[in-house]
Amino acid sequence: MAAVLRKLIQGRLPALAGVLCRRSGNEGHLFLNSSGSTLMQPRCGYSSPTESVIVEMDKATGVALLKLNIPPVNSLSLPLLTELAIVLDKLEMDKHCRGLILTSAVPNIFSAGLNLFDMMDKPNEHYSEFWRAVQEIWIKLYGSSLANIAAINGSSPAGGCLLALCSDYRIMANNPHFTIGLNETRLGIVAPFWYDILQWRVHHPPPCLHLFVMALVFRLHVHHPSAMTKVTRAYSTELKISVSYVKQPINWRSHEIYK
Ligand SMILES: CCCCCCCC/C=C\C/C=C/C(=O)SCCNC(=O)CCNC(=O)[C@H](O)C(C)(C)COP(=O)(O)OP(=O)(O)OC[C@H]1O[C@@H](n2cnc3c(N)ncnc32)[C@H](O)[C@@H]1OP(=O)(O)O
Repeated sequence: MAAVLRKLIQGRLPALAGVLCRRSGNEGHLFLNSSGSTLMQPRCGYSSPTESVIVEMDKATGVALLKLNIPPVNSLSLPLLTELAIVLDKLEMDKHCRGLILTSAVPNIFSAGLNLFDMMDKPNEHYSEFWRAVQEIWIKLYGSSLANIAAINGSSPAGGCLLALCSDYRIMANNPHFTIGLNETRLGIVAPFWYDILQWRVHHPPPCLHLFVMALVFRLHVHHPSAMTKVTRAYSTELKISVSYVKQPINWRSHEIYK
């Protein structure tokens, strides 16, 4: 899985798909569309380019690969946020799903953040609906019971950066052309208060958080189940701490305890 993630963050998504496909015996790819229906794919492949969130479920590992797929820049528009919310709900309810990796199908771009056109020249009702959709994604991702990793395989400014912060863990491609950060402050847009909680979590990870990720890696390593069992048993306390850290309840004051 470590090799798989490495390939993923290098932007070699087809290679990842191939690996997952081999592991799942050429039958593990599950596609969800916005209406929530699922389609089994008989062989390794990608869903239609019109799908704004491509979901590839590896049945062998229970890990869903979610690829944002709205060229040119995966801006977080109301339709994309709505589709993502439906997909996250479906995965949360799927008892076979144990984790998800959020990434992009658009070359060189993870997400350009909130869709600027959803924030101008619209009636007030639209702004309410849009903002509700934004907050819903934060709550669904941050509050997800699934282990989730953001594989940032391209630039990720503003809301794209915040989207990645909603995940339990982030891995970003080491490419000097990929930018990440809160550039929206230059537009006078201020990140909401809960950003502080997310930021704190990233800047002050407990040492065992990396262990948590290692455990994920081992867990996904279906070919070495005994190694996985040994690791998780040996570090069970650390794992519990890590899991409770990344899944801590949303509380404005909760970051205080890590100071
Ligand atoms: C969702 C839950 C978690 C998130 C919670 C967020 C809550 C946060 C609340 C507030 C803070 C956040 C605010 C925002 O996100 S405001 C959006 C700010 N975003 C930006 O400023 C990004 C600007 N874009 C870029 O920097 C670049 O476009 C790029 C680096 C992403 C890509 O560069 P490049 O490949 O060179 O492409 P182009 O610049 O040529 O762009 C192509 C095309 O795309 C349009 N576009 C770019 N960004 C956006 C956008 N955010 N919304 C809509 N459209 C966008 C761009 O205009 C071009 O269009 P074209 O001219 O018609 O081709």
